[in-house]
Amino acid sequence: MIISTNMSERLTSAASDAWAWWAETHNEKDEWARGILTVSSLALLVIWYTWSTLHSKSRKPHNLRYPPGPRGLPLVGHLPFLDPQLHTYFANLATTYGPIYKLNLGSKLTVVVTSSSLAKEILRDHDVTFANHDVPSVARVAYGGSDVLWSQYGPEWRMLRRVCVREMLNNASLDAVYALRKREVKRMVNDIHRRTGELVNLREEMFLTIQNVITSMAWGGGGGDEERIARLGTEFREVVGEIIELLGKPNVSDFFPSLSRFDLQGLVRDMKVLFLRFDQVFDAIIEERLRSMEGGGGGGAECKDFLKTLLQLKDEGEAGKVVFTMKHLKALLLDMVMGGTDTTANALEWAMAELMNKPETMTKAQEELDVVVGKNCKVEESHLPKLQYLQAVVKEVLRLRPGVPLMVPHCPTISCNIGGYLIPKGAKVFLNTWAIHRDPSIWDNPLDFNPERFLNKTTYDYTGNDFNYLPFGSGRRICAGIPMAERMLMYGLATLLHLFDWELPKGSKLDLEEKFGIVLKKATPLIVSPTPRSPNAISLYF
Ligand code: HEM
Repeated sequence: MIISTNMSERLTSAASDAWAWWAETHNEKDEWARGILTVSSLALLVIWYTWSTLHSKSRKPHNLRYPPGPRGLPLVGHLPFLDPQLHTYFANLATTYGPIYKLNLGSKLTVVVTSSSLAKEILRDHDVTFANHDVPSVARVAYGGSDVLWSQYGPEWRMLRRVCVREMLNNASLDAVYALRKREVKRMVNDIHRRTGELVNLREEMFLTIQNVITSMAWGGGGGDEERIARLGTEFREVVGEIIELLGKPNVSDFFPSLSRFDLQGLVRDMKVLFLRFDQVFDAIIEERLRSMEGGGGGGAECKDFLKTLLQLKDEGEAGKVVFTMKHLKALLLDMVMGGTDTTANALEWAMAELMNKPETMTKAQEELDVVVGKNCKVEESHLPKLQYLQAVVKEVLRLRPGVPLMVPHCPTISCNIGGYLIPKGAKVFLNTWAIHRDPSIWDNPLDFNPERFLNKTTYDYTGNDFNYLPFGSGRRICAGIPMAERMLMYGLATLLHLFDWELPKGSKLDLEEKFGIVLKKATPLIVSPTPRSPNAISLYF
């Protein structure tokens, strides 16, 4: 305090000394100088005023106002008031502030959108402006953010997205790795069957199965020392689990970007350590494959997997275009595992929980399977398009429990007008799909789990063209893994329902509470007891 008082006194006295001569001029030369100074000062003032007005107009198109929102505290803004259940907290704030509102979270301006018409303005009318995701500090550590999820919209992202969709996540490429999905589903059936009459933690079972399905498709096609690859796979899964946990931690650097270089919580440092481990495991998996390819085994693969496809693409690129490097290869495979596992496994757990909560719905789905697949037969992916009721079940699960309830936050590259309000460049924009999917002006009895609402309707699909239903997002950054997610969800659910009946542990009550995270989870894991429905059908998996 003393220091600042002294300082201000010194500054005031220095300023008055400097300007004293202006008032005290007596000769002609000084008058002339004073005239020039006055005119230049006025000119500068006019220039400054014009510039700042124009500048603020370019930042604030049409002199728009920011959206309404709670005031918050100095410096930290609304941070201390946030509730961990962010999706419901944001939905409640919308009842006070309307379908678009702003919050200052630290120094970061955050905008929350809770209506389908505004989601459409953002994702369709201003799609290029909002084509970037808001990248958390820790995400930049992994391959410098050179992956599909976090890279900036531009040539690198376009190249990566093209490789993803053309080489891995389209129907033909997924057909080519069907044998690998079958192998993992068979493992799951055997594991569950072994535990008949016991309690099964379905969350763990689903997570492991989906992770195995994805890593199998990624590099499990065979070739090289299989035992070593399996060991590396286990280590890989452990590190990925830790990386996902770290990504979900709130980070001061993201709320106060100017402090990010200090990494106050040490999260970036932790991520660097984890990531180094991850990269070493990945290098070992790739080396093993390259060695077997050099040995003339063509990768020895009984089935072409994504690693083999991507190794063949590496270093390719047309003149003047971004070249697909080893860094991109690793980043893409990491995206598959990170983007696909938690989302799909949780959707499966929710599906089973909702069906157990409405046994008549589960019976309908099982009856359909008995007709389409046959009670004593094996579910194949070729049955999936004929399972109309099950498709409606999956759509309803993704409506009521959208996997990514606030989507991946988007970030406008220029300031723009959304719903008559200013969204400034660099703001973090959440789209609350969870709330849109429960909006009573769109959905009848929105809180009811009712697959019938999707039956015989062609309007709602996963393309993101209907802004009332956005489980996978919409526009340029729409989920790149929709065909894969759809297959894994349908195939997994069909198999679980066709082969087993499910019961809760005696005396327990089903808990459908939610727990917010980047991925929406059930607050408690689903613990259930399986009983085989048809021994003949199960024997086909041994
Ligand atoms: C039920 C399962 C899934 C759900 C609910 C889901 C949902 C989403 C959502 C909401 C986004 C963000 C869209 C946006 O920002 O506008 C997204 C992005 C993404 N998803 Fe998925 N996803 C699922 C499964 C998968 C799978 C299986 C994969 C790949 C194997 C995958 C890969 C990706 C990638 C790479 C992106 C980033 C796309 C980009 O930025 O261009 N997802 N997903």
